[in-house]
Amino acid sequence: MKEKNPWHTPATIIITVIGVIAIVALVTVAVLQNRPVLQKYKYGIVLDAGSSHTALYIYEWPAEKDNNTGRVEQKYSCKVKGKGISSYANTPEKAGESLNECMQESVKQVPKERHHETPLYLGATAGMRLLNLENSLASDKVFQAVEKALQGFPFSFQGARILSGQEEGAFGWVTVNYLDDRLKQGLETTGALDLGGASTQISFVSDNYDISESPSNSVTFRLYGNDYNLYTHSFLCYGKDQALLMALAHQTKSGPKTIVDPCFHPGYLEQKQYSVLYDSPCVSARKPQNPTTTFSHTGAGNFTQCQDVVKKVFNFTSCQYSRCSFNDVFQPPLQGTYGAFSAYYFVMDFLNLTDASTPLETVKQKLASYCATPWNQIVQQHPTIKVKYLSEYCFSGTYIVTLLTEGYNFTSESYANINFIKEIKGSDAGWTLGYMLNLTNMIPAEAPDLPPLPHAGYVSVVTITALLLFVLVILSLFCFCPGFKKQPHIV
Ligand SMILES: Nc1ncnc2c1ncn2[C@@H]1O[C@H](COP(=O)(O)OP(=O)(O)OP(=O)(O)O)[C@@H](O)[C@H]1O
Repeated sequence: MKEKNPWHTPATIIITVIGVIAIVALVTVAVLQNRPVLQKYKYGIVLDAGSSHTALYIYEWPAEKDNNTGRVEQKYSCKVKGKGISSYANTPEKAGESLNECMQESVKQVPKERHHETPLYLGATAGMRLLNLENSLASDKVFQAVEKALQGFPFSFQGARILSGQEEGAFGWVTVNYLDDRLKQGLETTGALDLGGASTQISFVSDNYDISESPSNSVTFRLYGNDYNLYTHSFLCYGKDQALLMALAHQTKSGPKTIVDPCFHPGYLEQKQYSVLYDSPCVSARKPQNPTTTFSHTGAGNFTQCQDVVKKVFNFTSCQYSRCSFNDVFQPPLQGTYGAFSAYYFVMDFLNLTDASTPLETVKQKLASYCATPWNQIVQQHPTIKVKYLSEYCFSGTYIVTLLTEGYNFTSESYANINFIKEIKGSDAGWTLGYMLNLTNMIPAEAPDLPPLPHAGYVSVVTITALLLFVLVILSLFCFCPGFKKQPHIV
């Protein structure tokens, strides 16, 4: 005898078909409605005209996000050949020309239809700050030449200007914390340590920072609904190139023919010109009376003695505040973790000292051993590295350790909170991204209203609800319709 299946009635078949169609339609609409559309991007270009060189960065972000709130990422970077724009003080038109190659590449990198709406900024840092102090006319001419060159490209040129040290520090801090997603999520922020060629910046949030003690070091931000009271200071002349000149100036006060420099390797020997050494405004006032034209710069390779020389470039004697770093500059107590970038990274990376787990004492020991290594051995071991960089790593490493510990008061314990970084999630650490985010208002003061569920969550909820409804309909039919409860027919 064949038993008739109670589900094989016209009513259940119709309900099932309608139910399945309804579920498929509901889920399809949910998926299509929320499907990410083919990504289109907007772009912004920033030129970092530093003291040692100029670098170009192109940033991109999703075009369809409201108020440009999509994540901004670095798409491309280009290192301009030659020195920084301040080195063209006597031939300003060459400063403009020097940018052509990287700019032409940017024209290819940014889609043509976006060219006219792509903002282009040039920000100059300590090299131009120094040139402006020394010879403001020459600095103006360099800017005129650079502006003329940049106006010749199809982007929306927004001007070239010198950033203040405070801006450089604050925008570096914004960059690091933006890339780490700390601002959006309202997490505790990371401090920013930036070591350039001519200046160095320290920026961090300290709960114990009383603004009234040193208002000039304070920058306040409201970002994503959170208030930040940032401490920042930029030390002009304390970038690693100018600090080296200051250290050399201390050793050549009397205008000697030879100096034996503990910050250079044993066996190092180079003839250097007094006129070149004392050309910078960071040291020009200290030029010896009647020096010879040149002096022999030889090395002794002694870390401890090098630290003594380096300490001389800082003034630790006067402090009119409750606490100072150096040179009578207020600094609140250090707090939290720090990202150290630019030359901090280049130097510590070369010396294999970027690992945050390396104790400060070990860093000093390794530096001592590196400095003591004979110069010819160093050259042999690193045939591909620029001789100028190579000869200066002993000084630079010693300067970094001294600046951090004696200057900023990092201890053996707090030194472990410093991370030496080049980039975060593919974007370089530096002031340029923070500068562009600020000028394009891409970080809202208030947290944007977000949809309560992400796309995947929304689709899942719709699908599960549709399935539950369907099961509910079937169950209610089964429970409440008399036809469903009938005993099976015996045919
Ligand atoms: N691979 C490297 N090894 C050692 N030093 C390097 C390396 N690359 C760059 N430098 C040096 O690091 C320093 C910092 O470079 P960076 O480009 O950050 O500074 P800058 O922007 O030119 O200076 P500033 O910000 O003071 O104007 C410069 O003195 C530069 O010459």
